[in-house]
Amino acid sequence: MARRPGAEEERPWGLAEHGRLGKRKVVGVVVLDGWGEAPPDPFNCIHVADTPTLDALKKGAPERWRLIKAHGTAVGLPTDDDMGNSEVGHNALGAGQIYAQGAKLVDLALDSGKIYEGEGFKYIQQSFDTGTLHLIGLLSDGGVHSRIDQLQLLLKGASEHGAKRIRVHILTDGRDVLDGSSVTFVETLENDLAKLQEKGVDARIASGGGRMYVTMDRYENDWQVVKRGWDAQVLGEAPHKFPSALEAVKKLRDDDPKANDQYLPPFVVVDESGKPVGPIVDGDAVVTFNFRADRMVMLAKALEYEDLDKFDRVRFPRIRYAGMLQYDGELKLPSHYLVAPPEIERTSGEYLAHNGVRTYACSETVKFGHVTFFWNGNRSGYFNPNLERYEEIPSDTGIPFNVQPRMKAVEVAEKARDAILSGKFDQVRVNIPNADMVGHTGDLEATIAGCKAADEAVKIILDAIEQVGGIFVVTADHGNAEDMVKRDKSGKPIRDKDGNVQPLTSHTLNPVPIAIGGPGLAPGATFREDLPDAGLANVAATLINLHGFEAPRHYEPTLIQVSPVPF
Ligand SMILES: O=C(O)[C@@H](CO)OP(=O)(O)O
Ligand SMILES: [Mn+2]
Ligand SMILES: [Mn+2]
Repeated sequence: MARRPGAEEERPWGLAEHGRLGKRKVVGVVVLDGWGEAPPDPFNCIHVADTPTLDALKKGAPERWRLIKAHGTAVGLPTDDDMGNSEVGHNALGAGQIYAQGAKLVDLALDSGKIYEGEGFKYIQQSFDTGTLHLIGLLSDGGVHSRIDQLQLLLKGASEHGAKRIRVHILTDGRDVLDGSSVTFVETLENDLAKLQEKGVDARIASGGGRMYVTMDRYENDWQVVKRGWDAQVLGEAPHKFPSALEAVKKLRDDDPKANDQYLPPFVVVDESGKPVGPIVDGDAVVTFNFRADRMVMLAKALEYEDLDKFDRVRFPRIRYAGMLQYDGELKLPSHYLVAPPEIERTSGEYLAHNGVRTYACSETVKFGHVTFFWNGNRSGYFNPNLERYEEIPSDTGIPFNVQPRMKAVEVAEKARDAILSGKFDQVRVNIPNADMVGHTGDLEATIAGCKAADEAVKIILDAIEQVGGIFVVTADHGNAEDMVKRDKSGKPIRDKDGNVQPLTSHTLNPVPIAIGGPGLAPGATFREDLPDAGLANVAATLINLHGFEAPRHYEPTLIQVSPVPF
């Protein structure tokens, strides 16, 4: 959404009181990660799972339960074919406005060619004469963290703007796209690089690994993941060495069933003498080409910070580094970037802090930044440390999430319960990760167990809200567990000749539910009926209302209406 520059400063922070909704009611906000709505079917794990709490919300009060959009243009993505994701989902939930998101901004900058005129590109360009340009990122067309077509354009553009030696360090996906698709993406990239070679550019893939095992950790859950990537990308060292990335991906997948696209072990590409073809050395330029922040922040720190005690980097090359975007607005990380990130301003969290609302937010590590950093418009830290408290429960590390599908759902809910009962907070906000994190493994049975645990967690929170006479809002950021199979155009699961289906590990295009209630909710408060196309961005105004304030005028409209109740 375009806004006048400078208009921000003029606007006051104080919010008018809501005529019909009172202040100081505790509002419990639950974001069920990856919890979409889809027709009942054996591959709808939410439907199959035992979820009495969520079922009761849906059936109990139809005027206080509805669906909202969580994908595509409703959350600022380029098209309505783009599935939702946590970054754009929580940004919209927290900000109350729809911003053109990273994916879209990068598209625009590449289309117009402006990317090559910006400070970030000019900065890395200084290395092109004598150094190598390294591109590190997720190789797929998932559109959640990156897109291969953007990488292709960047490769072409960089070579036209002087890059003579290019090395790509790939991270295979299998999470936003089907497992096994890495092979095709590597083929596509190798073709492109061969074309550049014909034009005299020395361009190759230099290293790789699966996104969940190499590089793309988040919220400092496990620095070893970043170290594995560093060793391959920077030092040129990995347990597996191959003459080409295509061979690497095929062989590693064939040799070990656990080495799927998400968890492929790190490898380096070597020349005939066994030397790595593309370690990162002094004088080189590096671009991390993911536009999404969470899973690039740790690598950005390793590439940019002179001092880092999280793992032994062995060598800290003097490079020129730029992110595709700036990933953290508060830390200004990285300091150079090719495309300016969306300026997500005046989020609900900031408004509420200015209006004295005390907030508690909690999740386990893998989603902790979702209800804090993403919710607050990709800002780390507090708006007002006297009014806010964020708590993180450590996630399991070193195991895929289908092994412990209950994750820390109950622990997070118990923290929320305690915060609600403490009387110290007005908003208590959590993210319950199971449907998403377990859904991404493609393991149906585990996902069903995860959804059940998530439902139990919601019950703990709703019971606490009941006890204090508060209000609850239960919603989700995008779909995942409600559809776990690859389908044909008509929606039927695709089966191979042996009758097997391929699990769908990705998010979906489905809408998500939102339910409101609790003893503190004004009896006349119901969902409006004039907003059939509402989406996640309409939630922030709703929350502000439930805290007893009118929402800012520039927010997407509230979902609720409050009619006077006759005596
Ligand atoms: O795990 C992630 O990084 C994404 C999928 O790529 O999921 P979410 O948006 O739910 O965090
Ligand atoms: Mn999510
Ligand atoms: Mn997810």
